[in-house]
Amino acid sequence: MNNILKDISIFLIGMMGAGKTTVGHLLAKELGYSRFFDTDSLIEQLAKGQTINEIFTTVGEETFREWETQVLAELSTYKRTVISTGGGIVLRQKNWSYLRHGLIVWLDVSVELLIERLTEDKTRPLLKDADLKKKLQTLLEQRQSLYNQADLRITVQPQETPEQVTKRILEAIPSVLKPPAIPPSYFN
Ligand SMILES: Nc1ncnc2c1ncn2[C@@H]1O[C@H](COP(=O)(O)OP(=O)(O)O)[C@@H](O)[C@H]1O
Ligand SMILES: O=C(O)C1=C[C@@H](OP(=O)(O)O)[C@@H](O)[C@H](O)C1
Ligand SMILES: [Mg+2]
Repeated sequence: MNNILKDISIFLIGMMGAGKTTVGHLLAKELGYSRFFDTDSLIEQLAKGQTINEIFTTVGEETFREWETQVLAELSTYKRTVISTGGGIVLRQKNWSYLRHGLIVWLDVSVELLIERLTEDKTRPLLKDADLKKKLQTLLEQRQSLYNQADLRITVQPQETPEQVTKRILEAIPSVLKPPAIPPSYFN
């Protein structure tokens, strides 16, 4: 796998609760990549240890999105790295120019499954005080066509473990890597 990937980095995108952070760790390990980063964790560090909830409260979503772009810009220069992004990273056109530095994998998870995973979760500010189903449906409607611009779409099944999802990503990667250019010597 490493031969095929060369030193390409992988960016995981998808809705909140899709499993990007969980699977990203495993994927980096399986690929033998020593580096794994989660954009949200880096933003929390940048904000001197504030949680994402606190950041949304103190500086607001717009500043969070600005920091998200800054963090992504830096990460896009890294090779052989798995990067789990926040679900809203796809919203800014500028972010796509950074994501395109690597292979973009969309973890596609149904709203029903997202609800199961996020019902008890209090770490996502955009879901606070909201009708969970309605909010997730609205966000997915707004974002689906953006997620769809990924290089690879992995549709996660309800019973699939993070390990199984990781294995499916690894199996699917070769099909989306561009074939090597034909060497000039071929035409001589
Ligand atoms: N394949 C899976 N099967 C069951 N639970 C999962 C799976 N992937 C993630 N989870 C759980 O779902 C929740 C959200 O996962 P997380 O990795 O934080 O998603 P994201 O980073 O995409 O928001 C966590 O509680 C995590 O343990
Ligand atoms: O979808 C979003 O807009 C967000 C997703 C979150 O990350 P996860 O996708 O890892 O939950 C986090 O960046 C923030 O709460 C906003
Ligand atoms: Mg995450």
